[in-house]
Amino acid sequence: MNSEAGILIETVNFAADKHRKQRRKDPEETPYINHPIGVARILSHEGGVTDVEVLQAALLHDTVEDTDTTPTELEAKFGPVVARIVQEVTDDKSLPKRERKRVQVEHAAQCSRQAKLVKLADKLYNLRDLNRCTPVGWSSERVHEYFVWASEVVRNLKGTNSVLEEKLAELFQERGLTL
Ligand SMILES: Nc1nc2c(ncn2[C@@H]2O[C@H](COP(=O)(O)OP(=O)(O)O)[C@@H](OP(=O)(O)OP(=O)(O)O)[C@H]2O)c(=O)[nH]1
Ligand SMILES: [Mn+2]
Repeated sequence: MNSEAGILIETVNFAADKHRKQRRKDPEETPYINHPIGVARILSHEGGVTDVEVLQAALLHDTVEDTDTTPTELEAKFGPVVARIVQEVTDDKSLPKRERKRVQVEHAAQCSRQAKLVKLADKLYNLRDLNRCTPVGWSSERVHEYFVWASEVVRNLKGTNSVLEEKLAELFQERGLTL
């Protein structure tokens, strides 16, 4: 199956298998895979992105960070471009959380355009998810801090996709934040 449709089905199946034991932090414990699928959908249906490798990277974007998936495994199965984009959006989980968050802000500006697209859609999905419901154990202060930090990341992704950036700016504005 080498059609674009076949490639995307193979990719979403791989991601679903890797994330099969994970749940989101919402009270309903939504299956984690809803997030990467939603990020890819934001890119295709809102951002107008048709680059299949970007859509694949969106589907796979949390596999290396959050599952036993290795970059080598992604490269062998999906090729060097997809593997590289996923690497670019993968946080170093060995760093302390504060440092990891700081590094993400700085690193955002250095990313390729393809990785920036995935990062914009990831943030848009997560901020909408925070507006939908509060993760278990999160205070309203923690939710607000996530918005503040996300605005710092998105500021370093500007000039990549005007539709996604405008939708993000709107969410930040609702919280009294500017891009
Ligand atoms: N809003 C929301 N987020 C949830 C939920 N369940 C899991 N998450 C994930 O939690 C991460 C944000 O929580 P934090 O406490 O800031 O980060 P951490 O999990 O890495 O420690 C996001 O990771 P990420 O996708 O890797 O993105 P990023 O925040 O690292 O950029 C997001 O996908 C949920 O129910 N709502
Ligand atoms: Mn994510």
